[in-house]
Amino acid sequence: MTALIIDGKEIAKRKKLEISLEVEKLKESGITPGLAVVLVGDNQASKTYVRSKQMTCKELGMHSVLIEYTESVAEGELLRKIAELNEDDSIHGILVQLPLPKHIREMAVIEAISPEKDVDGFHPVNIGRMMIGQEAFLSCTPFGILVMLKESGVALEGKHVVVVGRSNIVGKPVGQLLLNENATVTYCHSKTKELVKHTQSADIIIAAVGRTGFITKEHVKPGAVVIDVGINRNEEGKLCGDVSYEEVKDVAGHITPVPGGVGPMTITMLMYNTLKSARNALNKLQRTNN
Ligand SMILES: NC(=O)C1=CN([C@@H]2O[C@H](COP(=O)(O)OP(=O)(O)OC[C@H]3O[C@@H](n4cnc5c(N)ncnc54)[C@H](OP(=O)(O)O)[C@@H]3O)[C@@H](O)[C@H]2O)C=CC1
Ligand SMILES: Nc1nc(=O)c2c([nH]1)NC[C@@H]1CN(c3ccc(C(=O)N[C@@H](CCC(=O)O)C(=O)O)cc3)C=[N+]21
Repeated sequence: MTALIIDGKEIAKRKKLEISLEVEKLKESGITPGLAVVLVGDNQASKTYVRSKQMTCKELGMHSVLIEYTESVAEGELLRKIAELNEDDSIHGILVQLPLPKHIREMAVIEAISPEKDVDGFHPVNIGRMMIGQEAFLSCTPFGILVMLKESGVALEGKHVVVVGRSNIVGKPVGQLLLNENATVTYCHSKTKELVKHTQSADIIIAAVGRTGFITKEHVKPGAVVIDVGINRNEEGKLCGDVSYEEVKDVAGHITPVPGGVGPMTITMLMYNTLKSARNALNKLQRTNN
């Protein structure tokens, strides 16, 4: 048996079409969704992601601006720029590409972004709102994973989800989001004992470890759904996931590839969040005009 491939690129394409139609409608009401991307330093991977985000904005009819700084930029300067973008009515989403240089406090930067423009869903206010089931911007990667699972007809209620990884931007929020969908969630991390025992009991494995080929067929119960979040480069510079795809695909029921899996969904949900923020801005405008 070989697993069904969850084609993130294809699902992303469908979602992007839906978003572009909504963007058109919003433009008729006089608002063009705008995304500001802040890039610090010249990390090659970050540059590639940022370019891809901008291209997608263009493709969907959105407005985008790129603000670039050298590696040595002072934290204060970054914070001032964010304050300015918070006040800019043409900007509905602000994204500061991570990671940032060590002399800049990542949390201070994230907290400086207005929660209303936090389309990454990284601000403590949005994280907190998501945790208690309130309306919030959902972090793009977890949100993308949720949409992929739903679009593939994978039931979540009562299912055992094992998340490997507990970062604030992937592991923790994806577990919380799936808990909100009534899954039973286990988090594993570098201090977890007998990891294989946990993953073998999973109906759904979310691999967000950051190590090439970390999840092997021994980790996977036959028929389980395997979501590969990893974006790693091997020695030859090839893009690799956290899952040993070739062997796991013969055991799993569903699997996501890398590239073409979670990555394209992440960017798509960023566009969705920016559209949503622009819609919120229009509603606010209409309320004050009435
Ligand atoms: N597709 C996409 O859109 C995105 C992909 N990514 C990719 O996803 C991967 C994970 O990213 P991110 O969450 O930011 O990474 P982090 O490095 O922040 O977190 C990695 C997590 O894996 C855990 N871990 C490390 N080693 C082991 C081990 N041996 N056993 C069990 N757990 C372990 C760590 O545990 P501990 O907490 O104990 O240290 C940590 O919680 C990366 O490859 C990244 O590039 C990231 C964002 C978006
Ligand atoms: N503030 C912030 N927000 C982020 O969302 C954010 C970030 N910082 N820092 C880095 C990570 C990583 N990330 C990816 C997004 C898309 C792909 C993606 O589209 N990948 C393609 C391949 C791209 C390629 O070929 O290089 C794929 O998997 O098919 C990958 C990774 C967002 N991140």
